[in-house]
Amino acid sequence: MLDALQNVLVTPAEMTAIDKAAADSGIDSFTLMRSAGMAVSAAALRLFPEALRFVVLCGPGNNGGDGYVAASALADGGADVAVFALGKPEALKGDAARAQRACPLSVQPLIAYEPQVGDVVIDALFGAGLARDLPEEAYETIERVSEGRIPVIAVDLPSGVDGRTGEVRGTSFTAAHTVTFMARKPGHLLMPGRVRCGALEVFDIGIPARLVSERAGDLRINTPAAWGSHASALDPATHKYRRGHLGVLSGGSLSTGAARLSAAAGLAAGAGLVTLVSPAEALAVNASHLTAVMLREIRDTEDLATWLKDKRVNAFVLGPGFGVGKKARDFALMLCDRALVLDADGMTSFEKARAELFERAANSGGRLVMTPHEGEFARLFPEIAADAALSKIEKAQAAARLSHAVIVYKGPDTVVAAPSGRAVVNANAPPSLATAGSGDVLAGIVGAHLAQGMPAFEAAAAAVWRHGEAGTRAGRGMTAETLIENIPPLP
Ligand SMILES: NC(=O)C1=CN([C@@H]2O[C@H](COP(=O)(O)OP(=O)(O)OC[C@H]3O[C@@H](n4cnc5c(N)ncnc54)[C@H](OP(=O)(O)O)[C@@H]3O)[C@@H](O)[C@H]2O)[C@H](O)CC1
Ligand SMILES: [K+]
Repeated sequence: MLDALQNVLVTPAEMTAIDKAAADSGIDSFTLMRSAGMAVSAAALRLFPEALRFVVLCGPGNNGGDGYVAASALADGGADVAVFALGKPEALKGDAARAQRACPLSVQPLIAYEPQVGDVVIDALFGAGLARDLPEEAYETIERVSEGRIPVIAVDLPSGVDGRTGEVRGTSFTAAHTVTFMARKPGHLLMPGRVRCGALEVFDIGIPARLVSERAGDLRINTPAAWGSHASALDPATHKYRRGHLGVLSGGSLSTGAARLSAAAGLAAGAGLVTLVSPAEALAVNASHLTAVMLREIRDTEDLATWLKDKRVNAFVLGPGFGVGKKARDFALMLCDRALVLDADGMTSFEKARAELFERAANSGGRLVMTPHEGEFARLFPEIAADAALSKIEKAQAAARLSHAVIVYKGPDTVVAAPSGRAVVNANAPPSLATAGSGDVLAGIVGAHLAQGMPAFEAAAAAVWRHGEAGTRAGRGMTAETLIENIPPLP
């Protein structure tokens, strides 16, 4: 894959514009289709040398065209190949029609395909052009292929996966391997599309990287390239006050653990100082569990105002175990002027008072990061959550615009979005990261980055990445505590 495009995510609509720009610049589109099909045949031979037969399923568009090229190349190489098509080959147009005409193999109707032991399916039914739920014949074929446990190589996307949203349109193949072209699409990273793709190969079919990056929007895969230039503020040699002072707000005596996890994570992630802010009744329990994290009693908004006179306390985490209600709202609105991670109960407290929070975020001049999982997102942004036409990325972007906050929309495919529309999709989180206390740890890492002066978007994206790396390092038996121990240094 091209290094320059490694982190770029291209929507199917942008890819169409890129194809057009390539054609306008004089690049022959049939040459691109030939490269695409050849890459698929090469992957098939490399990955399944023991296949008894390659079965190429071709659709009515250019994805099918790639399939005819692959079938021709496999047959040229001496493999046993069978081609089945959805729709009449005579109805194909343009490059796909040309690829079919050049293919020496006979074409049978899709419904005639009976899976056999030793088959490997090349799925070229639909790619970027999937526009609605799959037709009935495709359903039946996918069912037969799954029942027969036939391995599938998908061309561009497993048919049925929507390249823009990662949603499954009715049903889809589950591929062992997917070969896509030039750059990844959102559907390769967003769930459930991601797990339907199997291993993902990005093949350079020869469109100049410049044409791709010029037409790609503000969407990236979450790697250090997205925020690394802001990570120098986190040099561990810096004086502790210059690495910021993070305040984490604890709940009452029966729910203190979550805030302590955030505080410990904040310290481990590089905040210079961390203070756990506790109500009187939880002081004893908090004190008995803290060493490097400091403790301060704050009962009410008056106490908080007094503490806030110290301008060195520059970032806060409010939410984990805090309790839902007026106190959370009052505290959060006071902290919006600095840098605030609003998590868990902190967000839920604003379910009926969203406008006030969003207005404060718009006008405070501070940095606000909110970290909802799916349920919390639906509570804070019910209209956006209910809009079935939007992808998870588009939902996070809409929520960020509405709330004037950076949104970390959590899940196996966490999306971080800024009010400007800039967004990253995370891809390094192991499934084991969905463990109790994991979200509290993430909030603490975001808080540490904010305390160290990172802009909100970069602070959040870098935290999600470090959290994912920590999960991988901590391994399958992880707990929130081992997760904290495994937070890696910034790259
Ligand atoms: N630069 C590149 O990346 C290249 C990609 N190539 C390949 O081209 C496809 C995209 O091709 P496209 O023709 O745009 O789209 P598809 O082949 O995926 O499908 C479009 C046709 O399918 C019909 N359609 C869509 N959804 C359904 C459905 N649910 N049921 C039935 N038919 C459907 C659609 O018909 P409409 O009625 O909606 O117009 C089209 O006929 C990309 O994925 C790559 O594989 C190039 O080969 C090389 C360059
Ligand atoms: K496909």
